[in-house]
Amino acid sequence: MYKILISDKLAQEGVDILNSIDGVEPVVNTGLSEDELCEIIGEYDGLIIRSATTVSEKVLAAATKLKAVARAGVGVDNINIPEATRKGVIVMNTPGGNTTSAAEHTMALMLSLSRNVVPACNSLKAGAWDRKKYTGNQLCGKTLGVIGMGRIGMSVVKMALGFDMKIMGYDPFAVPEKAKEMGVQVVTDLNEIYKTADYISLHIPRNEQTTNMIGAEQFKMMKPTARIVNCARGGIINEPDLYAALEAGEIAGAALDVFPKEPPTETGFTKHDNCLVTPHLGASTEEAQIEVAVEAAQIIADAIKGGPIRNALNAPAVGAATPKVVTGYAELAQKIGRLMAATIVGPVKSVQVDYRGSIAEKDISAVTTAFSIGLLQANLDVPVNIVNVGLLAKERGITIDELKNADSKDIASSFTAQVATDKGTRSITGTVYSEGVARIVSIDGYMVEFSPEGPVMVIFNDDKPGVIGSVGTVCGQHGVNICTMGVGQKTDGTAVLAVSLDKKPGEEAIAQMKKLDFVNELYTCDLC
Ligand SMILES: NC(=O)c1ccc[n+]([C@@H]2O[C@H](COP(=O)([O-])OP(=O)(O)OC[C@H]3O[C@@H](n4cnc5c(N)ncnc54)[C@H](O)[C@@H]3O)[C@@H](O)[C@H]2O)c1
Ligand SMILES: O=C(O)[C@H](O)COP(=O)(O)O
Repeated sequence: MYKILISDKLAQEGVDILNSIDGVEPVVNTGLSEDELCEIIGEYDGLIIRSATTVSEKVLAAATKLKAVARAGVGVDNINIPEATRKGVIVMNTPGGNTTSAAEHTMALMLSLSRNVVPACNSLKAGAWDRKKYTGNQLCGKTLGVIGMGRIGMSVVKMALGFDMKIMGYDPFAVPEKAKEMGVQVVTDLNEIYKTADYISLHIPRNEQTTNMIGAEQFKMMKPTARIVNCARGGIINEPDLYAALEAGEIAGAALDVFPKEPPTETGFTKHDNCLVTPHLGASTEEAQIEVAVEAAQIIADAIKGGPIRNALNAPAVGAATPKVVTGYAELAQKIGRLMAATIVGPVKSVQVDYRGSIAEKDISAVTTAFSIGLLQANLDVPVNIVNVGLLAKERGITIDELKNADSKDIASSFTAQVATDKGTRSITGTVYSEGVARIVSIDGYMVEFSPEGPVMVIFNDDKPGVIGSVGTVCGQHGVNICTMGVGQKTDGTAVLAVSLDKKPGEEAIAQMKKLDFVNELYTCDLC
């Protein structure tokens, strides 16, 4: 009997499906603390969650039988996917089931904010009849900036067009043609949206690149009449900076459905008069909940019973028949793809992969595929795997040029990926030694050798004495241990410091390092 724990509120229709499947026993047990979950998770083969359960490294360590986690919804920022991957636990989600509900809630927030629905309602219920105070604004004719043009973003675009809004859109990984055909002004510089939009709506995942993406600097660019809606994830907006911007009148209002910690503990910004809040209700409709529950039940039952694996966010690119050397390069290439995604800025314009030495004599299609999965997965909540990566890349206008040259002077074999965006070109080279050990050996021409394992940090810096010591000190202060380190210099006085770490530095540590005067760019990424 396979036991499946349902640790968040799931529509009964999903539970019924699991009850109807032979050999599967669902157990509903919600509201568990991390320790309580750790105590019981060892009994379970499968876990179904929504956003309230955090599948942390500690939970995964205790989950000795766990084969699969199904997220009944989209966002998977509450699941430690690198750790799940390390442990061979499949992570799946149910994209699409709550798209319409989240888009409708976004429109509800935008309208309520513009027409003062909540304060006007409260005032009337308190006995007042104040029509002047609650005069609002029309959406019609206003400019809406949509950041993230995936499923929900595009659904919001369609609805907002119905309100005769003008739409600007930004999404480095989206298909611009589709949006352009709908009349969206697609921009490649986010600042254009910050400076122009009357409404800004976020529809992107929270990850290392998007956390604190909108803060004091961005609010200062916005119009004093601008309103911002976050129905995506807390923490994408820097909430203390939002409070300061509302206080200073730098923007007119904000509507938040999501918070860095839920329920929110820092409640200053939630109580602000110009801030409208809802308790993460984007997907909370009967329709969406039935759809995601049914899909989550079906996919997890199939996965743990050895059936087809659908919507997996961590499926491998290689099969059992792939030669060992190609498998080694595919694993390295996927990590290089992830590191690339974490260190590039702006929309991808061109991608090239270059195979040198003995690897160039093999069939390297699985390696290029693995690189594309790494590059795309970091920015998409749809599962990216061997099945759909080609299509997803094509839809986004990304083509990969493959170069092969069996003659390699410096190294037996190597894999180099080069990605150009409108902000510049980044190249990362790695190699797999004959014993199967993988190393990244060069970033942007800086010769650095470090292990592409676990959390890594790449710092582009001015080449000065004390860099290693200062970074090491900050890491040490925050209990982060440096495992391997590579330093590369150029004659122009710049250098790169690349380190692999025992754990990812927290936001405070990263902010402290970014303030060091020699740091020009700093990126972190978990390569698991
Ligand atoms: N409030 C809610 O209840 C609720 C409900 C559903 C989803 N969500 C959130 O909404 C997000 C979007 O969901 P979706 O179904 O549209 O996902 P999606 O994967 O279809 O779309 C996300 C889009 O964001 C883009 N993107 C990624 N990084 C970006 C960046 N730095 N700048 C601009 N664009 C970027 C991607 O290219 C993609 O097109 C989810 O990640 C989830 O966190 C919230
Ligand atoms: O990412 C999602 O699907 C939404 O944020 C919904 O979260 P919920 O399932 O906790 O309502």
